[in-house]
Amino acid sequence: MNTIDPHIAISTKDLTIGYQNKKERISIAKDVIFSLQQGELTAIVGINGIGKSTLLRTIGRVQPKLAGEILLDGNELESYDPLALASKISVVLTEPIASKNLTVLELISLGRQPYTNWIGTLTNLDKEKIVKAINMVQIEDLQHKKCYELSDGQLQKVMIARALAQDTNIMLLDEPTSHLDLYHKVHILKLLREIAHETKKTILFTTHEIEIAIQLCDKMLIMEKERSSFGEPCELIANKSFENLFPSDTITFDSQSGSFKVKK
Ligand SMILES: Nc1ncnc2c1ncn2[C@@H]1O[C@H](COP(=O)(O)OP(=O)(O)OP(=O)(O)O)[C@@H](O)[C@H]1O
Repeated sequence: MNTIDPHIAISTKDLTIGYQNKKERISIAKDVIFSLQQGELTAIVGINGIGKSTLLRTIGRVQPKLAGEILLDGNELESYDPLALASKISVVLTEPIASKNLTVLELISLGRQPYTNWIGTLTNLDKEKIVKAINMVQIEDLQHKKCYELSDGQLQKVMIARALAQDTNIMLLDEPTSHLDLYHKVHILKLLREIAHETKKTILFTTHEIEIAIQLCDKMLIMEKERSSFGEPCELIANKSFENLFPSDTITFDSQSGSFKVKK
């Protein structure tokens, strides 16, 4: 048992991630403490291929870490059995779901699997959590549709509702707003922020929506090849951490407005 701040849900130390078959490995926050606090919304940003999804998948134990330590509530992530982990962490990935023949309601009900008996009987509490998740994401009108009938954006909302129904303390989401229009991107990220703050959940997501993340997130991890930066958006702006994210001959960062400008 390690001593750790009780308000930290996940923290990493000297973490190296990547794929076993690849030579290139990614070290996260070598000299930065990357920690996910209860009640906070944290975004991982960075250019294509830098390793955002790999980090998220490693923290969700979807793939193994290569070196270093990931602590969940003070214990090594690997020390949890799969069922115990499923009641602590929910993961929403970008892969297409295999069970598109299910109705939306059936798919969201699967979120309750860690808590139901072996034949999957739903208790009143399970049903309550499912209805609440559907209401939160505002997809009441979709619940009886088959998943194959949904648009990419609608399916993305359904997958978020399934994670909400799972009702874990930690939620990990890989690009949860990639198929949504601007209004729905903001709506979903505001919802995640509200959930983190009101229910004290720890929410981590990857995104390319850097400007919205700056406005809504409590913390951000900027992944870069040489050195990652982690902290509150205003600290990262003050430290000029966004300035080297993209080649400066094409895109520059305006620290006054917290937005990117295209160089003409
Ligand atoms: N299944 C895989 N096997 C081997 N290498 C992979 C696999 N998936 C991704 N990679 C490699 O791992 C590196 C990090 O990829 P990852 O998907 O984590 O990046 P990302 O920052 O999420 O990118 P994007 O913004 O494009 O989604 C890339 O070099 C990628 O080619």
